[in-house]
Amino acid sequence: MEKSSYFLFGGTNFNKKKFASDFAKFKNRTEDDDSNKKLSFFEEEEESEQEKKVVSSKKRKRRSANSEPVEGFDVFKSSKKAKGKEERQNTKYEILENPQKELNRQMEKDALARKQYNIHVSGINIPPPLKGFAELSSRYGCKKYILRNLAEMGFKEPTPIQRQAIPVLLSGRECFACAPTGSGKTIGFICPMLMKLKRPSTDGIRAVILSPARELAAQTAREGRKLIKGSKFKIRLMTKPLVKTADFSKLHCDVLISTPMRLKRLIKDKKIDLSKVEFLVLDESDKLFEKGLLNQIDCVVKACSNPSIIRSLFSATLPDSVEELARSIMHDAVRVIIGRKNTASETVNQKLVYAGTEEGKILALRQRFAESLNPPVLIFVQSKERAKELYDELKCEDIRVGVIHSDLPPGEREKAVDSFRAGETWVLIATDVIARGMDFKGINCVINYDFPNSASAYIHRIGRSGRAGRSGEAVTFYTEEDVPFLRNIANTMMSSGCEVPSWIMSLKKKKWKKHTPKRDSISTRPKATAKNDQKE
Ligand SMILES: Nc1ncnc2c1ncn2[C@@H]1O[C@H](COP(=O)(O)OP(=O)(O)OP(=O)(O)O)[C@@H](O)[C@H]1O
Repeated sequence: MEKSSYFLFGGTNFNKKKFASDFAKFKNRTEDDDSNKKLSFFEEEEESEQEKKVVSSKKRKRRSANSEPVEGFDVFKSSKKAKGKEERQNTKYEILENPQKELNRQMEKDALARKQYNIHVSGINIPPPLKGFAELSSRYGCKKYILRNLAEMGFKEPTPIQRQAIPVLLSGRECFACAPTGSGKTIGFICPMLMKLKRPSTDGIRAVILSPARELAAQTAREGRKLIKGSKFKIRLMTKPLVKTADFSKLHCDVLISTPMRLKRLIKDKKIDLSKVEFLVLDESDKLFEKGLLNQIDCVVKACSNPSIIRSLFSATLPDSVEELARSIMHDAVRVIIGRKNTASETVNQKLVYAGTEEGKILALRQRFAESLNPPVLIFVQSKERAKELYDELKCEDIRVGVIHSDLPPGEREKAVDSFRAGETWVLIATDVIARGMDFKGINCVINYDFPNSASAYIHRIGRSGRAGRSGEAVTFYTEEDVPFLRNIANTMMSSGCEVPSWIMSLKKKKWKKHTPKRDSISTRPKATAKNDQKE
């Protein structure tokens, strides 16, 4: 018997050949992703211009038939008026005669476009959403290299958040934006930032992006570098070596991406000048506004003292408290919400699994893997200790498993992420350190081995799957200890279109403060064996 073709899970045999179809799916998906990237954006735009002409008359009919009210505008009334043929024929004359009418017509168009993409806005004088990336150049004079890079990245159409947040930021307005996980928020802030900066400069740091975790900061830097390819812009990631060696007064850095802690230290030591920063983005803003980080954020916000700075907040979850706090520091900000605030991605099929006890959980996991292991799979646990325990439990079972938590040195953390991205590990066990923002292509399943400690933790964790329009799956194990909080998760599941058993919906709602109960050890092996393993 060839050992490598079997996965051994505490008595259960895993036959690699038997699951060959599962692994093949994983492979195909990656190949599909790559082929998408090769599509030419310019070809697509030409096509869509022609298509536009054909469908425009259909659209007009559909629009006038649409009697539903649209946020901020009464479409029904205006559509009736717009019906008159003569009115349309004399557009030029009308603009001069009746600018208000023209303004109303434009507002109607904007409202319809927002309705189509489920964009909700508040604020005054909000610029219209983008029709397509081509408008970046026709409306805003975007440099060719950005359009070329967007095309090379395989992006044919802006996502809803990009359609609205990009024009808002380009019009010089501050913005707080809430859009589902995996909906392209990163490009939503990097693209307008680069366009507003116009050209590279050696005259100090001009834009700062704050991310709550190193891995996310590195990923944002990578995404940004793809967008500046062919230009001389410099995007710098605040790494430990950079902190130690760089002279920030001489460093060419247009955009600096950092975690708040590292930046705060440099500010306190007066080693960095942020007074020329024109753009400040707080990514995963609700996380950054949590108690532990608020102090550091405050320090960075103060150091970015340029009075004409444009600040923006982006996240998939935006609690009212954060909005309030944001309003107090922002000027005339536009609020952009895609879909409903604080909901999970609709492309993730979510399930709750009763595991009873800790022992039940490991059995349920093994059984799941025995039935079908369809990598990549991401498993979340509630603490680094539990991440280590689960890793020790699975690593001996001939399954390619990795682990990431805050106790690992930066190099090891990076390696864990890279191996998972490259498909070298199929299962990654993680704490919430990578629950936010991380974009692993094509994660098939997220398993909440430990029940999440809040609704927002749930939304971000399961949002590592079902990204950029792909479908995904999320399984949440629960034990007796978690039952009081089931209803909270069930509500989130329901509002993103998933079915929940009626008995769960009839449970009482419980206001939860961080739910991290003390759980029994995951390890099923005698302690002495586990200790010996560690010594080796
Ligand atoms: N216009 C687009 N068309 C297709 N794919 C896109 C587009 N914009 C971004 N993407 C891709 O969508 C994926 C998710 O994007 P991104 O990581 O920015 O999501 P996000 O909204 O920030 O998610 P999270 O809330 O989890 O941080 C990435 O792989 C990104 O490359």
